[in-house]
Amino acid sequence: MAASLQLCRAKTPTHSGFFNTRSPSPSPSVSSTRIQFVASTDLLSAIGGGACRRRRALRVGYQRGIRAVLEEKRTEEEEDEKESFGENVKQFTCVMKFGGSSVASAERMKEIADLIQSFEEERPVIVLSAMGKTTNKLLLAGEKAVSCGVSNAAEIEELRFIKDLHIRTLDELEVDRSIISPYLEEFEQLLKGISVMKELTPRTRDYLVSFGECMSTRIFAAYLNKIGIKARQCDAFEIGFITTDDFTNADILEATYPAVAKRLYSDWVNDPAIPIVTGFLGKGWKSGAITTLGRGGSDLTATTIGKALGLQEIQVWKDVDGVLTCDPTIYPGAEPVPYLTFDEAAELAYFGAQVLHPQSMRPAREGDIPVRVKNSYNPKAPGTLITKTRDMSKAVLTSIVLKRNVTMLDIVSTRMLGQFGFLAKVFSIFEDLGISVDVVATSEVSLSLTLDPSKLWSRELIQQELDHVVEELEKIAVVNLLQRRSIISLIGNVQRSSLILEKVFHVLRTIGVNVQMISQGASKVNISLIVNDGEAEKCVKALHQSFFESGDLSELVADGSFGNGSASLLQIETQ
Ligand SMILES: Nc1ncnc2c1ncn2[C@@H]1O[C@H](COP(=O)(O)OP(=O)(O)O)[C@@H](O)[C@H]1O
Ligand SMILES: N[C@@H](CC(=O)OP(=O)(O)O)C(=O)O
Repeated sequence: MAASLQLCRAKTPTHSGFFNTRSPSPSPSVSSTRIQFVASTDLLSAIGGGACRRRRALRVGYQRGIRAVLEEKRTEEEEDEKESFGENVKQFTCVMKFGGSSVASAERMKEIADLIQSFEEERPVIVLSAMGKTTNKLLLAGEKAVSCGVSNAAEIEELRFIKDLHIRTLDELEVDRSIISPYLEEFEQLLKGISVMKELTPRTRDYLVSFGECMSTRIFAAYLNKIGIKARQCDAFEIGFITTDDFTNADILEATYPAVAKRLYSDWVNDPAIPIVTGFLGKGWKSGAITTLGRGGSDLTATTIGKALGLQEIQVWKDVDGVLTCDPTIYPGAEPVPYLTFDEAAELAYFGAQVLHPQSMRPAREGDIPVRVKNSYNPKAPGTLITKTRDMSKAVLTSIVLKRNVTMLDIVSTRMLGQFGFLAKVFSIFEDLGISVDVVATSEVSLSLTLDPSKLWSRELIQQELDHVVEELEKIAVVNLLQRRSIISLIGNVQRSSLILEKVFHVLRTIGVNVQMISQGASKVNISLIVNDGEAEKCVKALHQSFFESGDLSELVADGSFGNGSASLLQIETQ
């Protein structure tokens, strides 16, 4: 019997790209040169059968020789494979993520297609969110289905809205309706199922919202193909996005990176086409069910692909001119921030700036891949470039972020001063209850902290849970629960904290607002202030004017624009 060992060396035909004729590098998977080693077992046993030392030495030497050759060849093959794998992956230059507002209609999809084509030198991977507000509508439809009764499920207003939007878009793009009709039918069936069961579990919720991204990507890929740009729709949960099974707020697992890289690469080698990937979705590693990455999770999909493929840039296309100095819905005078570090962007996102998903900076930071936030409505605007480091020599404040409806706890130890383990006990209670803490300020016997209102970004921290927290804490401390508070986070150069704080307190004193807690994070990019919900917006406006607008607050006060006390509030409110 002959043992045949085959080693393949990479050589592939070349492929042409979508926009230009740049060809990807050779691939290991298609072989035209094959080196073949055939080691006969008969020969080996013949050599090994003799008793004399010389023959044994010959046998050992021969076997070692073969092993060495094979090992060397195997390593060579692996190296070749790695090399050409890397080169091929590098055929994708960037990932471009388009959010809901960028793909809200047929017209927007056409504009995005033009935009993608305008980057002639790029070979992008595209990540899309659901069209417009589809995710919200899907969730609302699911919630209505729970209580509307089976006979009314087909009449749910949001079902009609979603069907109309998607069919209208297909018609306007002149793409065949059959591309998504199975999804629309299944969506209706699912609503009927929910109405029968009278419950919407987190797992079903994720399955329900996945229809949004599954449909938008199919429509867009079909449109690109129709206009002659070769594209391939990819469901993230089929191409290697492996997550925890925390439905509605799943975490991406490490195994995702090689799996996604391998799949995108091999698809490309087999048939080069722009991948159009569903944002926001993954596959639970235990359940095998569709999971979602938390609201706004398509940003995370994009940065994950960026890291997996080691791309040159991750582009996140929004409906604003980049990351702004504050939320434009709170203060329309917000200005784009040209540069940010990953740390600043992560802090900004974590403390509530809707513009980026809180976890999305992690893969970009790990892979050291620049993230550019751009406006799909205004592509010429430079946007925001997020990198590992930036010149901080002139930086003071970068952005102001507001997080509303926060719960604050004042916890004072009932034990004597000098008791150790108090903080450990407090935090172990939060750990046991699975509640995340945002801002903390502490002395030896007392502690003030805020609780994330959306408990890990997914669901409301309900009153029952809060009562339970207080009950547990009251075993070791006197607890004061303060609700309807806001965190104002000042993201910037905390090396200049004295300057920032001097200005902040001047502003807040001028408008008559008391700060209830203050914390400077270990991240060194964030100072957080806690104020009452009702006062938060006017604080943000006043702080923005003071830090970012030409007239310094003192000048405004001097010329009577702010006046003092209530007169100043009136001025700010009416702006
Ligand atoms: N600091 C900020 N900078 C920019 N946008 C912000 C900021 N804070 C909140 N936003 C809001 O985030 C929105 C963009 O994020 P998002 O709606 O998730 O975009 P998309 O759906 O296109 O990914 C903006 O329209 C803006 O209202
Ligand atoms: N469609 C999902 C995921 C997402 O990222 O959306 P957007 O990019 O529009 O924020 C959501 O609404 O949460």
